[in-house]
Amino acid sequence: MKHEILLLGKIKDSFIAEGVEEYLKRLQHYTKVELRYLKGKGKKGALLSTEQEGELLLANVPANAFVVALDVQGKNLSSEGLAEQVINWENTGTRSVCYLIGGPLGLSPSLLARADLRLSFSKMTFTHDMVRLLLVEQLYRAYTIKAGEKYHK
Ligand SMILES: C[S@@+](CC[C@H](N)C(=O)[O-])C[C@H]1O[C@@H](n2cnc3c(N)ncnc32)[C@H](O)[C@@H]1O
Repeated sequence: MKHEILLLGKIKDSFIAEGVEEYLKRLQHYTKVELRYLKGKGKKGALLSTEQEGELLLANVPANAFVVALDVQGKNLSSEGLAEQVINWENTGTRSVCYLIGGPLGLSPSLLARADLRLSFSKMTFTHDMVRLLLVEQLYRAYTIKAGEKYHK
């Protein structure tokens, strides 16, 4: 199974980029996770509208992927719950899971409608970059829970 995270632009803060790299390295032991960078700006660096961002993200979702939209208003899962979801994906032969994180204005309604799961990390709003880091850390945690390892306490 492959996890693919679609990203709007590069990570701005080096401390977040380092954290993301660290968890990607650790995840290699368990699964494939790919970050795919999309150009999150229009002509002359103009910000894309929520709808334009949504279309760009949707156009890059692999066919038949299970789509997870990161959404403040989505479902709260425990880390054990995410580990169960990973097991369920594996048991049901899911080949690709695609994660979508919104830009400054959030995710478009059409994109939220396509999502198979709307996942919330809490009721607080995080930056796009912070959500990337939280996502790779929680995926790593899920795989260590699944493997019965000590990282998760
Ligand atoms: C800066 S936030 C956008 C804030 C925007 N006002 C909104 O309503 O979504 C950028 C993106 O990070 C993700 N995000 C932020 N906080 C989140 C949370 N608590 N749980 C899940 N995703 C979150 C969402 O994908 C969001 O579109």
